[in-house]
Amino acid sequence: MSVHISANAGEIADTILLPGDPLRAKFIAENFLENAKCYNEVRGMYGFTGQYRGKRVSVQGTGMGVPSISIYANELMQSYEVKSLIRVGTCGAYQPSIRVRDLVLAMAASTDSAVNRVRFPHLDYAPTADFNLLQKAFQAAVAKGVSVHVGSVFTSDSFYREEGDTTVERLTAYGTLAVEMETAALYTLAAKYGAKALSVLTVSDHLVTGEETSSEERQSSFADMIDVALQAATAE
Ligand SMILES: O=P(O)(O)O[C@H]1O[C@H](CO)[C@@H](O)[C@H]1O
Ligand SMILES: O=c1cc[nH]c(=O)[nH]1
Repeated sequence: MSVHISANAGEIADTILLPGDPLRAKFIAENFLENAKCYNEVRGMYGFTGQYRGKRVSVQGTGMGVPSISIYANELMQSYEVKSLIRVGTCGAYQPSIRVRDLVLAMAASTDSAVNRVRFPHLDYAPTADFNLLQKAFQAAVAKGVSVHVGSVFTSDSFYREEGDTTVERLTAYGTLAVEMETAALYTLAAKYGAKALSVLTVSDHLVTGEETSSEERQSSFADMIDVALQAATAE
C-alpha cells in the first residue's frame, strides 16, 4: 500500500494507462481489458489491472492537474515499480490545422507550473516523451488511419484564464499544438525514476476556432486514443 493507492505488492502491472478521470479508468477496464480487477478505490480514484492481448496492463485515474498526477505517478513508480506510463487524456487545440477528435502525441511539454522551478532553481528543464513509446503510438495511429499530430503541448495550471492573458496566442505562435494539465509533471517524474512515459491526447475542443465535440464524438475518439495507447504499451 502507498498513501493514496491501496493495492498490494504485485497487483499493479509494470505498464499502466493514466486517464485524468477515474470513471474513464473504469470505462477502459470494462471495455478494453480482459479479466480486469479493481485494486484501488481510495478517494474514488479507481485503479484496475487486466489483460490486453495476453499482456498485463493496469489503468489508474490521476485526477486533474500537476499536483494530483504527481501523487499517483510518484507512488506508482516508487512503491509499485511501474516502468511504462501512458497518459490518455483530453486537450484543447491551439493550431488551426488541428481538428477536434484528432490525436496529439506530446513529444515535449512547456508548463507554467512551478514544480520544476523548485526542482531545478537555476535552469529550465525540458520534459520529453520516451521516443520508443512515441514511435509505437505514432505507427499505431497511422495504421488505424487516425489523424495524428506530434509536437509540444502546454501543461497549464489553469483551465480558466484571466481576461487579457495572451498565453494562448504566444504559445500558438511558437508552434505549441495543444493545452492540457498533467504531461510536464508525468515526463519529469518518469525521468527521475528511469521510467518511460508518453501522453496520448484526444482533442476535445479548439481554443482558437471554438470547435467542440459532442459526447458521442468524444466516446468514439476516446476509443481511438485508448486503442493507440494500448498498442504502444504492449507492442514488442
Ligand atoms: O481528460 P483529462 O485526462 O482529465 O485531461 C484534461 O481534462 C482536464 C480538464 O478538463 C485536465 O485534467 C486536462 O489535462
Ligand atoms: O486542459 C484542457 C483540456 C481540454 N481542453 C482545454 O481547454 N484544456
